[in-house]
Amino acid sequence: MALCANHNSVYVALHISLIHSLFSFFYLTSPVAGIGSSAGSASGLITSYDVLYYTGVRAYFSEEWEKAAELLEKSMSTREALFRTRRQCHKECVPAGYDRLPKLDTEKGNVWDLWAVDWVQRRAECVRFCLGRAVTPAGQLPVSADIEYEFSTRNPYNFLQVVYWKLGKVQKAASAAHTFFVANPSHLEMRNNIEKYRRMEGVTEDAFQDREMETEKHWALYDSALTSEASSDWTHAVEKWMECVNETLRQTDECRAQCEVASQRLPENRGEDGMDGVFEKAAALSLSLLSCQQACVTQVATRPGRISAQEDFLPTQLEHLHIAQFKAGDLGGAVRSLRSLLLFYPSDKDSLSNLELYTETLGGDTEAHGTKPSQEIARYVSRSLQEKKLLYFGMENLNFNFTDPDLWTPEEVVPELLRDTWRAEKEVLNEKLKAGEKEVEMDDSGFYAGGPVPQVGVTISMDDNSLNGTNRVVLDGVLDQKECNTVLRLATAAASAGDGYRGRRSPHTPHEKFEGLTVLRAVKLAQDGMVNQSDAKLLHEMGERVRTLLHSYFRSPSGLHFSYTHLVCRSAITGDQEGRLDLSHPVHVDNCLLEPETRQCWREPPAFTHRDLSAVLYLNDDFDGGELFFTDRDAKTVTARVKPTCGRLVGFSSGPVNPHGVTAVTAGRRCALALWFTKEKHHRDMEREEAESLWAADGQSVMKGGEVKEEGRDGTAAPARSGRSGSQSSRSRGRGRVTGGKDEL
Ligand SMILES: O=C(O)CCC(=O)C(=O)O
Ligand SMILES: [Fe+3]
Repeated sequence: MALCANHNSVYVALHISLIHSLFSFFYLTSPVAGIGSSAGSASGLITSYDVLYYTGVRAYFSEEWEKAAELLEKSMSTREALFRTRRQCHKECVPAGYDRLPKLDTEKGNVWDLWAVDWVQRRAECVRFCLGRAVTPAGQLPVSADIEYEFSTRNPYNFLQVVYWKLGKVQKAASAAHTFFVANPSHLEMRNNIEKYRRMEGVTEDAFQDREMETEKHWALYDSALTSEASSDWTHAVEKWMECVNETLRQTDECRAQCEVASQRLPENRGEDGMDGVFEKAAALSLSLLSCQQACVTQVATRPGRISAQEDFLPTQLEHLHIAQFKAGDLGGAVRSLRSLLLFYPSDKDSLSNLELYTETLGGDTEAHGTKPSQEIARYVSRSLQEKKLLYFGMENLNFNFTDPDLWTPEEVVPELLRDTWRAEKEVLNEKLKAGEKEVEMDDSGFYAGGPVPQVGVTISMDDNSLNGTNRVVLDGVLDQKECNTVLRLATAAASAGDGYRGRRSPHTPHEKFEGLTVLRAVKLAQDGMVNQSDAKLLHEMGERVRTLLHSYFRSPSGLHFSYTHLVCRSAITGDQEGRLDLSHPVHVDNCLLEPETRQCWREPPAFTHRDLSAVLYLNDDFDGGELFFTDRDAKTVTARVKPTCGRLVGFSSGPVNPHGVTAVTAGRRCALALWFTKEKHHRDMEREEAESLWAADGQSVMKGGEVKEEGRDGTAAPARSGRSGSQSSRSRGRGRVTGGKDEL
């Protein structure tokens, strides 16, 4: 029975309508009928995994769970088998095949062009034979980018999680959920599901293994090396960094093999009907191949679920490695790794002086210690340089586009024209830095802090200047103590009512409990007599107050609509506070996904992209910690701090100029009303309108917004809705590449 209850409470993380619409965009390069019939082919040849996936998802939507599980699993194993076969064929045909090629029976050098054609032909024949043995013709066709994207974001596991759940296979469901979550760490519903799976009978710890671990092994090694470093376990760190370098090289080779053996498309306008002659076409195709191989650097250096690669991935590992070797007392190893690093950056001052230091420590004679750079790295660098030379030539002379994945590319390899552009960009950046030392962040929200504050007794305690940023404000006196007490009482009453005020572990930290109440929930609890009507109304009215104040202070160019309002209490879990280093709310930006490594903020789901203005109205100060702080885009440099207290309102534009977080609440309970506003009416919070219409139905008046109501409600009835979770969940879907927590649970 307990298991059943748990089952019912798992929130299914798939949002069918969205997936459905996404799915209608897929286009399959393999003909469905032909492949459909060969999908279960008796010949044992590898078929096309896109069709298997497609039919698996169709089965999912027809709720044929057994069939969906089988097809989805098969699509993944088929894809893996195809990749493995390609790697195998690549190995078979290069380099062994390369050596075995019989030379043309002509005088050396005379007909080198025929020699090259001969070489290409033989490799083609070898690969063709090799692949033909294992893969059906349709299985060799390129797969559409949409489906590849699905696989790269691990979405098949999102489907599988539901499918296994429906089949009652909780262990497998948990494993699919975990594997999906690794690449989508900001997917809140999946996080909730995982928590529930953990508590479920029949689910063991083994379920929480990443099923894709094999292809991402270098990240596990990378993280383990960093952990060893942090605990000064240098011997272990050396071991892990070495493994990580080797694994990175191996993954890169495997990725490159796919470029060569999988079919390559000619770049646009270079197709069969283009004006290009044979040589231009051949050049375009080989440039495509090289560019695909170079792109492997980016692919391997991108963590699952992230958009951006870790810059300088291999050199960074070598840097860590030589330091770890030095600390572990392996000086010879340190010199070898440093010399490997110098192949990337031959004139780097720090590396050269480190080399000097190591050499001196070794008594001057490093050669005697066999400290040449690693052969694999030397080969890697020289091959990459050759490829870049060809690619830049193509870029300069053959109208080919190439994005260099590396920072270490020496200037002399880059065409003069491009170098000039780069230099100009660098100079602008330097000028900027010199001018203010600090980048002036531009906010394109249209808000302009500094307007009047239209409420008696409210004062501006901190502005852009004292908060060290753009479009930020702290106002005091927005609530009086009595009002704070009323809302705190509401929070407590709702908590004991259990229902709407879901007390549970914080989504951001295991050391805190997190409770949240929306206006609609408060109204419903009031209707059920669980809380006072007037308290619920006050919660609603406070929102109006905040909207009026911020609309005026930020001189909003248009009306502000409520996007979401949430009374949130965070309580320290007693006895679980020792040595806490985490935050109550990790650094984040409210309307985009912050990537501190690149200082980029991606305005895409699962971020709440339509939010324009954020506000937090604090209710108490009888707790420890819990300070709100703003940071630079690096998510580290703190630019301002705000200590909560009753009636204090913080307002800020929700965009990338305002990364923020909350320090750990280490004792007591911190309550605040969090509000977000949008300039777009169609994104307004329908739940709030539902609450208002409930009051209206009861014949009660609702205090609505004052002067900012010029764009207010237009009399259209709020559409019926089944509750917040539906709309929330569809917005939360998508690629997860956020660092830091998200709000609103
Ligand atoms: O509670 C706070 O001070 C800030 C919370 C926050 O940043 C959020 O919920 O997005
Ligand atoms: Fe926030």
